[in-house]
Amino acid sequence: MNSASRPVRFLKGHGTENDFVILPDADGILELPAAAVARLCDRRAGIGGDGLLRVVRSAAHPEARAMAGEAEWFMDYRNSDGSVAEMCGNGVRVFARYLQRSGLAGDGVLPVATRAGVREVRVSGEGDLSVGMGSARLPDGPGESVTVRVGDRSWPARHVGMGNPHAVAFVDDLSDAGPLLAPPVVEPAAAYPQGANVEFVVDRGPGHVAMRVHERGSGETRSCGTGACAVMVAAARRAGADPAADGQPLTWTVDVPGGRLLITEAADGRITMTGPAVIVAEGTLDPDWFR
Ligand SMILES: N[C@@H](CCC[C@H](N)C(=O)O)C(=O)O
Repeated sequence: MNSASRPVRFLKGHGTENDFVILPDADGILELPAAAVARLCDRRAGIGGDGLLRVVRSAAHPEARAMAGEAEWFMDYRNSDGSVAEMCGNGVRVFARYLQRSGLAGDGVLPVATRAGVREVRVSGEGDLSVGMGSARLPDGPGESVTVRVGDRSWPARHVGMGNPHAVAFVDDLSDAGPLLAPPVVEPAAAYPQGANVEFVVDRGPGHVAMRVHERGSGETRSCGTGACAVMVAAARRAGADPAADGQPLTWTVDVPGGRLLITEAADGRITMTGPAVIVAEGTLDPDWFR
């Protein structure tokens, strides 16, 4: 039950300009309906953000209790429209930065519970953070190839699961998809019963791509960590590289509008993402935000 009869602390942070409202709520007492999240993420009438990270002890959250033995903290991630998502790659770095800055975690490996399972974040001083992102899921058969459509243009795309759903389309130029004011249409819709994040990708050179993303529940953003991992895997396979077959890890550079992420896929399929995380502001919210 929300006990916000007093001001509620918040922070604001970003990872490659994918920005988040951070709400520390260790004991899980804040009520956080979708409408309150959307108001907080509103860039004109709220704090503004692509999403919200509620920082709650795993033991205090019904969706994370089973992970409490492995990870003390649960990243309760919400998109800016208030919807819930399984995982956020930039968010989990910012989440770890918040815990480090608050003295709730030290340098070293920090396990974080997410709806996609436990993710390990390597924290070291003020430097970039590396996250074990799990393995990509590349569905075989009819769901493997999909089509992404924006207005009267369409592209073939690859379905990649990174704990959350992605459709990765290679384009000639990043401007081809236009301003992305509405979600791209992904077909067949049955391939994505929960909706999709859509990445548009161009080659920049060997092991190097650039992308734009339209995020499910948030619109076009300046970066997406899970999206960059999905793009890396789709780009590597397209280039004929597969660490599982080659027995060699592979690192690709993925440029996003807000910066750069390095993505490594190991021979066992495990993916590591490395990038920055910054806390930019801190303040208090009137309890009315949660009513
Ligand atoms: N920006 C995130 C992904 C956030 C969730 C996504 N919009 C979804 O609904 O799956 C990232 O950095 O991975």
